[in-house]
Amino acid sequence: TGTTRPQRLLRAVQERATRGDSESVIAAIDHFCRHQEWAMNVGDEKGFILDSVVSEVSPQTALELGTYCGYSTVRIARLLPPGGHLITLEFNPNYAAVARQVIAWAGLEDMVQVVEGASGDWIPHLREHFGIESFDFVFLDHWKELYLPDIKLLEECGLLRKGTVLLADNVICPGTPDYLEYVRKSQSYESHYFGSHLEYTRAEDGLEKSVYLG
Ligand SMILES: CNc1ncnc2c1ncn2[C@@H]1O[C@H](/C=C/CNC(=O)c2cc(-c3ccc(F)cc3)cc(O)c2O)[C@@H](O)[C@H]1O
Ligand SMILES: [Mg+2]
Repeated sequence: TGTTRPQRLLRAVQERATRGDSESVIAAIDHFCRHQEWAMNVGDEKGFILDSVVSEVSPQTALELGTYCGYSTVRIARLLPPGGHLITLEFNPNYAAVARQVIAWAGLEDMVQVVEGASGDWIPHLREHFGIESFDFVFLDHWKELYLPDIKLLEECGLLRKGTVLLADNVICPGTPDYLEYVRKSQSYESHYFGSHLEYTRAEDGLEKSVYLG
């Protein structure tokens, strides 16, 4: 049995990136995905949009659904303000193990908590377990059919506040039609679509930014 793609991606980081330099970790992953093996990271083009939204929100509390190898985790965590903290939920233990090492290589382990388990199981316990009142920012990038049920759960658990910013990856490809319809029609959200491309390809994709109005 050989290595998995996430393990090969981690090796590329350890061979090409400088420990403690988050920019070099991001560049190493983008290089690996462009020139060695495509992987479902948000990528550099959509990553630039993610960066701008995170910088605008400057969140003290951030949540990511679907860590995978930790690429977007690093992009978000490197832009958090002093005291800022990111919780990222990942239910595949092998992916979580790789992500922890990628995040550590970037020197961001103090700002990030990788929580192993299913989003639906963990969301109801985030307040009591991590002392979170509400989230300033949520990045959605896990199974596409779970975007809608999970934001409804976040609403029900009172983890969204007036002004919480949700940013969803892949709203075109692979697509999240039920989520998109909900946030665009609901009186509780102000939504905006950022057109871009599927990571490392020319296919259309984009991010949907939705502000919770309470
Ligand atoms: C059950 N709830 C959950 N709780 C926590 N983590 C969960 C999770 N579900 C899934 N996950 C994890 O999120 C990640 C899943 C992401 C799913 N993403 C995609 O399918 C995806 C797929 C594409 C894609 C696009 C075009 C194409 F041809 C092939 C793939 C592009 C993307 O940017 C994607 O994000 C994994 O790490 C998985 O273990
Ligand atoms: Mg994605």
